[in-house]
Amino acid sequence: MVPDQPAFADAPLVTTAPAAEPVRPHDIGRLTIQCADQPGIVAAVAGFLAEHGANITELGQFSTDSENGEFFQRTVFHCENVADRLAELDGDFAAQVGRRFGMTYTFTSAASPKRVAIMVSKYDHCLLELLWRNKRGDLDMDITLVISNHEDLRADAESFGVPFVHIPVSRANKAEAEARQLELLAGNVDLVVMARYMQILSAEFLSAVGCPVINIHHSFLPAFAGAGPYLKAKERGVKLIGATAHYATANLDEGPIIEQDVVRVSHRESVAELERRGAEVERSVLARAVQWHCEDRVMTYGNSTTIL
Ligand SMILES: Nc1nc2c(c(=O)[nH]1)N[C@@H](CN(C=O)c1ccc(C(=O)N[C@@H](CCC(=O)O)C(=O)O)cc1)CN2
Repeated sequence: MVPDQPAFADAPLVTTAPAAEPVRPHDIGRLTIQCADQPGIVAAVAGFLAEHGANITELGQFSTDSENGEFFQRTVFHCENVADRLAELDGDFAAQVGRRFGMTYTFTSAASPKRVAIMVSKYDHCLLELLWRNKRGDLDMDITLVISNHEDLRADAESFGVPFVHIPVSRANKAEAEARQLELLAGNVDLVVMARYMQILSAEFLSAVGCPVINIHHSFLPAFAGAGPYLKAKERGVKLIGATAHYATANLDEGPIIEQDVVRVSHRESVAELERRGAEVERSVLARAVQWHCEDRVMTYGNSTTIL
């Protein structure tokens, strides 16, 4: 007995489009550009990409001034096998566009996540935030190493499958410790993140490491730079505390700011409570700053950043 056909049997057959091909990271490229602002830049870049078979899927740009300003642009484009064509694109772009406009530019591929080393001391919250977001696929980067001046966070790093190297640091051995850190880092990573690493990096280290260094400072800079910002905040009786992610330079806590945030506090919070409330802000601020850097969104100009 064939059951009655359901009422919708004569309804028009709805055909669904074939599942879209998954976007291959090998076909997604990014181009970041910085130069003196002038007419013709956007047309020249768009024309170059079109001539090379690239389809622009995302475009951000900014000029600091309508005249004599600085121009910034970030383009995301689809281009078959761009991951294998970066050198070709780079050379052609230099000849056809880059030199003409005096550009500083970079071609990158989504198929090559940035190699990131994380430096920590004893605080775990920023490290765990980065490891957890990376594991979940929310923060695309290749965490290659954790370096610490203490043993406390070894199990945390290794539980995520990330190698952990303990390099003790003291006032007496700082130069030797930095030499050992550089042996592991220089030429092997694209970014170093200080996730509450409580040591001041020397100017020599910053010069030799060969890549940007991002630090999370546990205050709303420029307030309370240096050590012990939460105690300073309590003593000052502030009603907002915050965190600042910035590029580290030889000038302590004065490097270009990438991201900041704040949270309201009151006379009721002790220093310990300020530290607890502040940790929530630190971890999210650092994660956003690292993500924007890894997505090639952050461009520095003097001591400022433009984020596209
Ligand atoms: N070259 C830079 N290094 C660091 C920066 C920076 O902007 N440039 N930011 C600091 C900020 N910071 C924490 O966020 C921090 C500031 C000062 C100190 C400090 O005085 N450390 C002492 C040692 C303390 C100890 O042994 O426990 C020191 O280095 O002599 C620490 C952290 C991070 N580094």
